[in-house]
Amino acid sequence: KRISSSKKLPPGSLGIPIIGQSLSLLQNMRGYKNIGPISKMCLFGKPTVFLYGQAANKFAFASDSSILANSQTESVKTILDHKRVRDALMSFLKPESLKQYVGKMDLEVRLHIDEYWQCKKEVTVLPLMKTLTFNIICTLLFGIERGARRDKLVDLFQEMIAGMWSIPINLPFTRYTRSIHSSKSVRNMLKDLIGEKGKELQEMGSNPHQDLITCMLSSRNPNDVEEISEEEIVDNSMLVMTAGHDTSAVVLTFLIRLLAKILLIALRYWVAEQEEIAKGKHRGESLIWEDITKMKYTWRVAMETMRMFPPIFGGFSQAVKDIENDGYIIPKLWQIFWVTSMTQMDDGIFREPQKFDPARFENPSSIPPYCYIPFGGGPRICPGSEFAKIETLVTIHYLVTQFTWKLSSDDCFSRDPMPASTKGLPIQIAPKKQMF
Ligand code: HEM
Repeated sequence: KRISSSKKLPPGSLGIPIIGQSLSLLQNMRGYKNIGPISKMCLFGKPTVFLYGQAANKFAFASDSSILANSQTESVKTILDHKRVRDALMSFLKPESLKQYVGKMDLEVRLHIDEYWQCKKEVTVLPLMKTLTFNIICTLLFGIERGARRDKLVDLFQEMIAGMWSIPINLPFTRYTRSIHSSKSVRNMLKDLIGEKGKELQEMGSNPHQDLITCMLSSRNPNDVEEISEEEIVDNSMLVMTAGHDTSAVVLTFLIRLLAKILLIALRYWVAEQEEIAKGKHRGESLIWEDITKMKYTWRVAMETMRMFPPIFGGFSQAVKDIENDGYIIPKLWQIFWVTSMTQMDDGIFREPQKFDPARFENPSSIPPYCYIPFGGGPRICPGSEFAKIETLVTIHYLVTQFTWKLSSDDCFSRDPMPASTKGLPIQIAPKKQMF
């Protein structure tokens, strides 16, 4: 459809080679700092409008579904649109439910530390944090306990994720092809699990709230046309696993890197806060919700970390019709791509954005709306933010009170598209004298 000549498309180019531009964009978002808050480009083969800044984010997050529709790139296409699925997920992830999970998370973290950190001189942080966050999700949300099955699932899953953002070239031995094979195996494992949980539910009347899959199964109703299908349960379980494990693992890795690299006074407060909480506990006593609420300073450090190194670089939606925004026309069916880091590193919003300063979050109302967006915004805002907060705080508590560490070698970070460390962040660790 031709756009009337009085309306102009955003500046930018649709002509740069598609694959090259998509790849360099994902690898280095900051290479795009010279373009305006609204501009056009070609991304993953589609005409795209690239947005950042407060007004642009408000448009991306607050527009209703008659203007912008949810969309994902082909390789990350999953759906959370079934109302009952979303309700089941939201009821699992709401803060009141999560309070009950602190003890379970605490146990997973301690078992992880016993297995992978105790008596070691060197560990590689990023893969360990991915294993930990994946295991926490498996236990808490899917009721898959430790053992060979969980280990197999974690391996397959990580292979699947590794190819999710790769260029879809379907040749043997490409990252993409391996990812497709792993994805099929993960789906089959989940189908088996759904079968088992369904049987348990029927035969033993298990508690619907024991895990997310049982919760989705128990809200099925065979007489209802809106019935949740097995495929939907699989899709959504995979979405939660994908959305929930790499993201938190990246935040944890950056926090550990901070303590090894930057000797800020601010970071000493963070360690002191955790040691104070540990002093109030008996040996082996689990953390409880009240302890989490005392970790205010640590959470500010994590927020500042997510400002400077957002785990998710942004998100996509699609114009449902021709839209006018900020003097430009966005044609129907074009992709909208909102970008986190460019807003969060804008010196008009965050003074001295390159400076690591957790004090920015002392008074959350001082941050203008739509400007701090590591969890997105609007109706599709991340439903797992509280879950991520609790698992981050519990993990950091045990690490900083039990170990000291330094970097084994200098490690570079790039985007893949998650912030990734070239060597996975190897560190040398030593046990702290147990004063508590
Ligand atoms: C620090 C950790 C995390 C960060 C930074 C993060 C960030 C995000 C962002 C930015 C989105 C929105 C993407 C978009 O609009 O396209 C999102 C969506 C989502 N997140 Fe998270 N997330 C984190 C942890 C988690 C965890 C732990 C879970 C689950 C336990 C989770 C579950 C989800 C789900 C299911 C969605 C999709 C929501 C939808 O499409 O409606 N996330 N996350």
